[in-house]
Amino acid sequence: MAAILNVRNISAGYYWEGGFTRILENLNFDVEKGIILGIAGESGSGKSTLASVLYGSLKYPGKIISGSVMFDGVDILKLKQLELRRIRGARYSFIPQAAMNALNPVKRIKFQFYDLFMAHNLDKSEYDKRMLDAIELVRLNENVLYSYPHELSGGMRQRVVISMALALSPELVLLDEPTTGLDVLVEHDILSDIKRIQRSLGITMIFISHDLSILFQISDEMMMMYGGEIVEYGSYKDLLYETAHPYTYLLKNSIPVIGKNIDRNLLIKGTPMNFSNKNPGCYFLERCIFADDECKLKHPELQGSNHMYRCSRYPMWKDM
Ligand SMILES: Nc1ncnc2c1ncn2[C@@H]1O[C@H](COP(=O)(O)OP(=O)(O)OP(=O)(O)O)[C@@H](O)[C@H]1O
Repeated sequence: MAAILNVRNISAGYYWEGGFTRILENLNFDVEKGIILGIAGESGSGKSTLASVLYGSLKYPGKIISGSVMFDGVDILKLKQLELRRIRGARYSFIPQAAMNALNPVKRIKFQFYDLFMAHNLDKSEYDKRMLDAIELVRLNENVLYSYPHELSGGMRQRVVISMALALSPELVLLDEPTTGLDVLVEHDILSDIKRIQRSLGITMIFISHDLSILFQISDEMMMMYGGEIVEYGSYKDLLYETAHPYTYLLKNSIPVIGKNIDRNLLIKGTPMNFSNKNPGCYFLERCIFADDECKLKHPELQGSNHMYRCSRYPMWKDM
């Protein structure tokens, strides 16, 4: 199948008083058309930095050092602001973290849709139909259009944000932690809606979350990040049933299952990686229960073709 996004050799980081810290390290991956790619990793693993890079919106002190993000054959990192604006929202949408709190508090929802349409020079005669279709997609009642954001629940505001991201029929939607902060039932409903919409419209989605259980429910392909690198990539079935990286394995074991005790020996200990003090070996070394001496000395390469993993102890660790 053809890819809608080709990410090549992306390295990026942040300036600070003491210099520059590299966060993302030489990322390479493709996003096939019509799938949901789930990107997972704990807080601080570089997911939001990657989201900004993929949308061409990383701002100072952030800096992309190398690489390209080809959207349908065009490198969005090389586009001028005007060209980028034409694509954004219309062909490629981004729902950033906490987007539901970023709705304009003093404008009714209807006029926030209008602002979006105006920014994309949509013909006025199309405004109402587009808006009503978008609202219907996320199963909201027309009344929300006449509301201010503070009059809506968190779940409704998030649905509004999703409907705005879909209103101009984009081909690709990037969602960064779209259900964080919502209660479990609302979260479940919104996830089912996202999947239904994605399937019925054939949109490609990149869904970023720290919650592996959500990603197993929603993704076709999955990518695990640790320390700003890809440590495992494959179909959700590969990651669920043929887990190749200890980080994925340990995170998977920390998902609560009713009627099953969590094995405390398998909980991930220690703290997330310090980006300004990377060790020469495997970045996951200090928290890995399967590591040996080789892991201290040599930084593992990403191996495999469809199912990729960055672990020199695979498959041996499976027998430990
Ligand atoms: N504006 C910034 N300036 C300096 N460092 C930053 C900035 N934004 C993020 N970082 C650093 O980059 C690293 C990755 O952060 P990022 O927000 O991308 O991770 P994340 O996986 O999305 O985490 P979270 O889910 O908590 O947002 C962290 O060490 C963070 O401190």
